[in-house]
Amino acid sequence: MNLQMLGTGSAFAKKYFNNNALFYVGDRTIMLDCGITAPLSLYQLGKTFNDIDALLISHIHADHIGGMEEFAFQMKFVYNRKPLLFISEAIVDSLWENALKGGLLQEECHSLDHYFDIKLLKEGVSTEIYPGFCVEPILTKHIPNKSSFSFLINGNFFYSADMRFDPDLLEELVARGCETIFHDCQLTPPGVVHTTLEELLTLPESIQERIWLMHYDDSKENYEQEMRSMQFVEQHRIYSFE
Ligand SMILES: O=c1ccn([C@@H]2O[C@H](COP(=O)(O)O)[C@@H](O)[C@H]2O)c(=O)[nH]1
Ligand SMILES: [Zn+2]
Ligand SMILES: [Zn+2]
Repeated sequence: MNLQMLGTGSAFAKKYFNNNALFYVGDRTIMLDCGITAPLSLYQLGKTFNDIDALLISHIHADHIGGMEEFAFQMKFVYNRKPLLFISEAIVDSLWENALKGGLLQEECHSLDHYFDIKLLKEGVSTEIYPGFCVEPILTKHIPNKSSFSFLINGNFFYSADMRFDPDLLEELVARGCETIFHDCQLTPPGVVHTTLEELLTLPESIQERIWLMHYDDSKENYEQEMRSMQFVEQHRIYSFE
């Protein structure tokens, strides 16, 4: 499995695009989250929305779903194709009612399934999206009373959605065989709705060495020297994992 981040920035970052990812599995491309900056980032990589086979969504914040209106319109009216949309049942109605309906509602198109081939994911259940790419959504704490899902991929790769610090979960994942953790990281405290670098640095070395930091703000360069075993993920670089 190859992974290329469309962006590695926080919601307010200006040097980095929104924290969205492309997974390359065989000849398939799966996009994980589609934020405001996703169309421009794809363009800079020489790609279009037609290169995306499936979209997976973590939660409803604009840096994760703000590019979906353009994705939906382009697929329907430019490429005449319905992409797969993998999303947890807990957030699918809200995605339409509270985020996308205002822009996408029009004659003949009055629900999300006019634009996407929706596949519902169940919390804690691993679903094979394509051969070699299984996704288990894990409900993680972000904003109170707002569902947000992180993902365990192929049982050994954890991709945090935006989440508050949860050392017990990280320990449990490692005990289950998780080798790599892509974790959102607020460099400057307080974290409030995110995990801070300070918190991640309290983890045992055996966990820190698996962690790659993403969803960081524009001050990232000031922290590069402070890193011990954790590494920063770089946007647009291609990483390979088993
Ligand atoms: O209760 C809250 C809600 C939001 N924030 C700030 O907004 C951004 C939301 O975007 P994310 O994609 O979740 O990062 C968050 O980073 C906070 O900066 C907040 O502080 N408190
Ligand atoms: Zn975010
Ligand atoms: Zn968020």
